[in-house]
Amino acid sequence: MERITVNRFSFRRKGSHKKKDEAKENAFDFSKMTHLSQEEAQQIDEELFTEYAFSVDQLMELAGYSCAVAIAKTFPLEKMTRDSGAILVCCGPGNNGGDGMVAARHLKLFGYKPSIFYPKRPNKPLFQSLVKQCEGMDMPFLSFLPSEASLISDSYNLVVDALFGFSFKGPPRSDFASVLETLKNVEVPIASIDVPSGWDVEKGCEDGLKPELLISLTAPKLCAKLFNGKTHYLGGRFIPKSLAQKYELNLPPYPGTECVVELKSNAEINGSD
Ligand SMILES: NC(=O)C1=CN([C@@H]2O[C@H](COP(=O)(O)OP(=O)(O)OC[C@H]3O[C@@H](n4cnc5c(N)ncnc54)[C@H](OP(=O)(O)O)[C@@H]3O)[C@@H](O)[C@H]2O)[C@H](O)CC1
Ligand SMILES: [K+]
Repeated sequence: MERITVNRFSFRRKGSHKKKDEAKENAFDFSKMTHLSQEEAQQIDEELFTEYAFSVDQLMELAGYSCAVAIAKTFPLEKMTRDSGAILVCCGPGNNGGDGMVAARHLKLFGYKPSIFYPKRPNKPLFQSLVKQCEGMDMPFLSFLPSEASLISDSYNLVVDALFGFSFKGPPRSDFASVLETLKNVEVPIASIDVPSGWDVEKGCEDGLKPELLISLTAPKLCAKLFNGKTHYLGGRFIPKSLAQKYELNLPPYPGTECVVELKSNAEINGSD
């Protein structure tokens, strides 16, 4: 490794870190990547709060931020054609919905124009604050989701699906069944946070949503093996090494200081591309 010495300090020459990260990524065997069961995902989540004393809003901020970054990398603002970057963020009643509002806030700061659909709001300070932050940043909240998918496709460039994550147990109950049916018919791309909503966390859902982008948080869940969209990112760079070792998480390294790492598509992993 090339080193430069300035006074008594020694530095790696610029670029050598990048090359090392790229080499590590290239060496990663995606066919052996970890996919978590629903129970494992919930256990890791629980341990982060109990054993490592993280708070929900800390992790949600990192998770939501990484989703915003993955979305901006996949769907650049300058390529959006409808209403200078209008996007619709659909948020569910749990923490997946919270990630959605955090992502909306960061996307707004990146220059996008998010509108939020948040039909079932828990009566908890964390979620009330997230709503207030989004309202304070001039993001409109829809009072209902148009049942005609074409109205959504005409108005927005992208739908962010933050309805359900790793705690979803199907089938979807009545209040969200119609929302999911509408989203299945939209013609603009869908970006799903952690799990495509309505999918069984382990077994997926053959006739469910078909997102173009999936952002898996912490580690892909088992259903991600059935994801056939174009782009798959891993985000939520907050897992301590000891926890990763305990759960034997085998995941590609994040490049440098990035908060997301792109994963190979299943077609590439299975050699059918
Ligand atoms: N460690 C991490 O990776 C972190 C991930 N985060 C994000 O959190 C979600 C998981 O959040 P959680 O609150 O546990 O659960 P969900 O958001 O997936 O959903 C729970 C709510 O969904 C309701 N639900 C469940 N099944 C159904 C159904 N069939 N029909 C309708 N509604 C359903 C459930 O209602 P209950 O009445 O059953 O309680 C809940 O209201 C994870 O995926 C990440 O996105 C964290 O932000 C940070 C750490
Ligand atoms: K989701």
